[in-house]
Amino acid sequence: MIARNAPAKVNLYLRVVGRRADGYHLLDSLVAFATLADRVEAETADALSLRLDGPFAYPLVVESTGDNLVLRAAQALAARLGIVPRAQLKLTKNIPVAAGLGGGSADAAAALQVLSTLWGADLAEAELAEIAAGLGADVPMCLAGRTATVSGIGEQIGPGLGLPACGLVLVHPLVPLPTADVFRAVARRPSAPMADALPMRHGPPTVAALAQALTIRGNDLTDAAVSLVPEIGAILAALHATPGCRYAAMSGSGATCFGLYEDVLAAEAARLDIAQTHPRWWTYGGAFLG
Ligand SMILES: C[C@@](CO)(OP(=O)(O)O)[C@H](O)COP(=O)(O)OP(=O)(O)OC[C@H]1O[C@@H](n2ccc(N)nc2=O)[C@H](O)[C@@H]1O
Ligand SMILES: Nc1ncnc2c1ncn2[C@@H]1O[C@H](COP(=O)(O)OP(=O)(O)O)[C@@H](O)[C@H]1O
Repeated sequence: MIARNAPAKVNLYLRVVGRRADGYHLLDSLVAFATLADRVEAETADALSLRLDGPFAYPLVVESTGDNLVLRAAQALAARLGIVPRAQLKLTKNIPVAAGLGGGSADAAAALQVLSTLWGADLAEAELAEIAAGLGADVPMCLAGRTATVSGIGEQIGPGLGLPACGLVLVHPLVPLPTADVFRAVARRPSAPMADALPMRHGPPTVAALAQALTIRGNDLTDAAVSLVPEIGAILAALHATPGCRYAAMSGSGATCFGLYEDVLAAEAARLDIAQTHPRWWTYGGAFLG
């Protein structure tokens, strides 16, 4: 059996900097990966099948036959290799769905990786990245799996950057918020290019320096997301009110919001605080992957 974690991505900042002729929005975003992860397992079998498990499996059961990104990844890889896709796959879904954490894209990237090993595919990194791009704009960044700025529609990935070893809290209202709805609701003009450099050029910055750079940039999708799910405003207020919160914002197109803390202990204390006062929200306390 071959297994791999599929980590959730967090957009530490997200700026909408333009629009493509086809209507897609051009982004400038800093992406990092969290200790929160789905898990993809693959075993040899006579046919292709997918079993779902974990706390967020149930909204996806209808997709276990065709549309699940894990199966689409398997089919795309097999087509590229010119083979019949044969594997028994298991997806343990720990990441909330349609939540701005890129769980589906992470699953697709992990599926490409485990199946490449299972099927003995000898593809160059660039070839796997090309298959990933065909599955979704966020899949190549999940395949790369490093903290980096991304541009274009997210498919252009910058060099690896270092983050401070800070604590991370994620909060989701358990209301799905489709990415397409948020982009449709974006009313503001694209942001101007940012002259300020990120504080990572000489290694990981302090949490305070990171927070300052994120504050100037923010997330340009926040107002649109709050107009669709007003509870996001309450989540941001709750995160800001926790002791030791150095920065809080929404990830991607929402509705998940994140808070940054000096360390994992401070993050866990904040998470508990929020879980006790808002028991209906999903909360997670952890860190970023190195
Ligand atoms: C916003 C981001 C930031 O990382 O993440 P999520 O919040 O989804 O996790 C991503 O760019 C999400 O990319 P991806 O997940 O591939 O988006 P899709 O589901 O393909 O997009 C759904 C729809 O949103 C609009 N869309 C999406 C991406 C983009 N850069 N501009 C757009 O205008 C398009 O109308 C598209 O048809
Ligand atoms: N394995 C998967 N995990 C999550 N979503 C999936 C998966 N396969 C297909 N999808 C579809 O992709 C959509 C986006 O899912 P997800 O990646 O969780 O969103 P986001 O990028 O906003 O966090 C879902 O609404 C769902 O319909």
